[in-house]
Amino acid sequence: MTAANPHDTARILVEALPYMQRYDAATIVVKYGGHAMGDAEAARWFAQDVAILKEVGINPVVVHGGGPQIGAMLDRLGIKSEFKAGLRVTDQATVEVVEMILAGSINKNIVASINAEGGRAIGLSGKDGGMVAARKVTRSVIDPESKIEEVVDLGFVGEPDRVDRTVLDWVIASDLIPVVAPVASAIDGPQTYNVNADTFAGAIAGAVGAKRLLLLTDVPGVLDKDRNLIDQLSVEQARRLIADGTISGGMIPKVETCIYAVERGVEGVVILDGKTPHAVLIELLTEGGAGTLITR
Ligand SMILES: Nc1ncnc2c1ncn2[C@@H]1O[C@H](COP(=O)(O)OP(=O)(O)O)[C@@H](O)[C@H]1O
Ligand SMILES: CC(=O)N[C@@H](CCC(=O)OP(=O)(O)O)C(=O)O
Repeated sequence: MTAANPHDTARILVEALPYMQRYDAATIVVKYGGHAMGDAEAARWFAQDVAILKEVGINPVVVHGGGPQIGAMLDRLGIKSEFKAGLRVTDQATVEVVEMILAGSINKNIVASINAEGGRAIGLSGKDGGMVAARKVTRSVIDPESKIEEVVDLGFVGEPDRVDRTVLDWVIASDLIPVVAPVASAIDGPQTYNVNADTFAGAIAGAVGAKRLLLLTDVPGVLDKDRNLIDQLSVEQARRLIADGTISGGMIPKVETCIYAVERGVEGVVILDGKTPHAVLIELLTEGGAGTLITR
């Protein structure tokens, strides 16, 4: 690595200071998508960024996904899987794999990466301390052949019904960094529910009164029909782009989450590319933030 020009270093620090003051002791929810965690170098940048945030007095809460990694394991096990309205249809065999991958290997790998960068991370899932209770989700989709709208049963797919912030508050107030897997128990029993990680992150951000919510993915943000980045979207414009099909697949729960969070008072909800170097630090502590900002 070449030594940085001292003037550049000083400029960066001077630029970062007001942002550090603005976010001092604030809670920032960072959703780390399965597509963003693809390569080792990007995973290291992410872990460094999270550890540094805590070090400078900001409280990051990491919520992670792992859709591609769940898909790879289901393939290896010969379990077929399909998505409807951006959500994985989840039977009992699938939900067991989902929990194994999300709350098991992925969660612990992220914890270990943050710890390797000098942080102190603790892995949790929505089940721990009764943090998230989920209710079953149903969705309507338009059948591509008949064009008739039908209600689909997604199985054990849930959305947060209640969030109990007790455990998160304890962890946030300590020197630990919570890393949360998006699985939850049912509101009325021990059944495990698979919750889309974006939806889960939005519910956590709303419940803990996060100052910002960052959704890290593998595209620069929301793209228009010509694949150009849209740098700012109002809630109304976002709804229109979902309705006309410009926003599809996994981007639907992401944008819906942004709308949910903005409506609950979270300032600065951004979808950005988690594979660019130090995306989190640059977004929070410099003027060089990128991605799509969703506003009221
Ligand atoms: N308008 C859009 N702009 C950007 N990405 C879109 C859009 N519509 C659909 N997508 C898809 O959404 C994907 C991101 O969602 P997803 O695969 O669930 O990511 P993650 O694993 O990071 O949560 C993109 O890779 C892209 O294929
Ligand atoms: C219901 C549902 O679709 N759950 C997701 C949970 C993981 C996730 O959301 O991961 P990403 O953020 O990487 O997409 C799934 O099974 O893939």
